[in-house]
Amino acid sequence: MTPPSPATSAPTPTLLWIDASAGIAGDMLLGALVDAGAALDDLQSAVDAVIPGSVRLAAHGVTRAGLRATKVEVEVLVDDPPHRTWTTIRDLLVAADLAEPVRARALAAFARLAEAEGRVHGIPPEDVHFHEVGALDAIADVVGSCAGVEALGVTDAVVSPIALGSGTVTAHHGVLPVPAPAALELSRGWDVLAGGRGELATPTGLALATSLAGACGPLPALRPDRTGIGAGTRDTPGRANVVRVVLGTPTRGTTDAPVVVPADAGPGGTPERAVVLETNVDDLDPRVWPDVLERLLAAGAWDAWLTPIVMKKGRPAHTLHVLCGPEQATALGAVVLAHTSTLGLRVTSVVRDVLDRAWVAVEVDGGTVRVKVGHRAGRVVQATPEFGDVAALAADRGVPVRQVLAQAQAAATAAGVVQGAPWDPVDGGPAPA
Ligand SMILES: O=C([S-])c1cc(C(=O)S)c[n+]([C@@H]2O[C@H](COP(=O)(O)O)[C@@H](O)[C@H]2O)c1
Ligand code: NI
Repeated sequence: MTPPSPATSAPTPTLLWIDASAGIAGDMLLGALVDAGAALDDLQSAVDAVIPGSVRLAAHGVTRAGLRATKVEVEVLVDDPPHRTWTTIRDLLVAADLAEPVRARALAAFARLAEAEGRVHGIPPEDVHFHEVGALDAIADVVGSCAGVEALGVTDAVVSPIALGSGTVTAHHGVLPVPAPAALELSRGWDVLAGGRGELATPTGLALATSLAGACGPLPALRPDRTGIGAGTRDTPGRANVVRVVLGTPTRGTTDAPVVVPADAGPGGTPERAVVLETNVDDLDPRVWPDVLERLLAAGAWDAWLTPIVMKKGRPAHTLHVLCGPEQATALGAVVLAHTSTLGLRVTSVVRDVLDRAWVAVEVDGGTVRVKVGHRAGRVVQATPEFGDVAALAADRGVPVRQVLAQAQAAATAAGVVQGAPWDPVDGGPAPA
């Protein structure tokens, strides 16, 4: 047996901090993400997938209160109707050829806009007609920003306290007080900053920030890797009209906004906040379920599964369960609403206790099987041959699966990867005796 090749761990997480302390609008976030390195062509492709040939994105350097920033212009190339319904936009997003996480994030942002507009007008979200926030340029801001976040590999996001501004603004609805009604709805539950002149945070900017971010707070503990500054339209002296983004690897340094996790969270590991989404469904064509589960996993769910139940009136039905990070809950909820027949979901905050994981490769019968290692405190707790590798090798050699499974387990044991064995958590491999 060959020694295990160097262990590999999961891809490095990328934390995004959105600094909205001077306000936020969709085009400002777009500019910041492009400034941080997202390719404009990728953003344009995603927007074209939703509204083909309708807008052209262009980026150029500007200054705001003397600071350099990137301004993204959204040029509208076709006639735009005065309003567009939430259901129209939802259908466009569902039908578009988009990466699943981009679709899920864009659906989540527009779902929040629809909920907020619905509350403002006292109507169900399904009946909402968007005006400015449903226009082609707003769709481009949302889809482009979601594509930018994906292009930069963002796995989690935090938004700073958000400046809303003051005064009035004239929109399709007439003269509105600032914060505009939809903006105020969208800021509920998030930290905001008082003061500032004019409309500093628009509904689209707030919908994006509050659906992308899982938390609100100052710069979290991270190792900054990329930064970006996105300009708003106005250049206000004395206050740079910009959104800043900082992307980096999360670290364990202290911050003023620690993740609050109950003390009884788990048996000795690093507890992790998680969310479980659940809904009972009795009227979906059962042939659709595999697609729903696949979409949820492709959109970043940690797990998605069904349990058979008997509902009211004795109806056979299913409970859909989705386990995910808190920052993914809104986007994955939007996937559930878009792809099943449910009218709502239960959202439960949980704490999960997970082992640190790594991979080693072992040789079995001239082939390679990866072994997933769960380790804690310098000891192997689980060593599980990857079943897909085992099944493929068994099929290739024409031998029973259980035979390859036993060989892989034995090879892992021989390599010192066995429950209770020492594990080097830094270099990832059996620790030297
Ligand atoms: O489009 C709609 S329905 C709309 C609703 C509201 C309410 O607060 S209600 C406000 N606005 C204003 O439109 C412009 C553009 O908004 P973006 O988010 O697209 O930048 C802005 O001034 C909003 O306050 C529009
Ligand atoms: Ni409106």
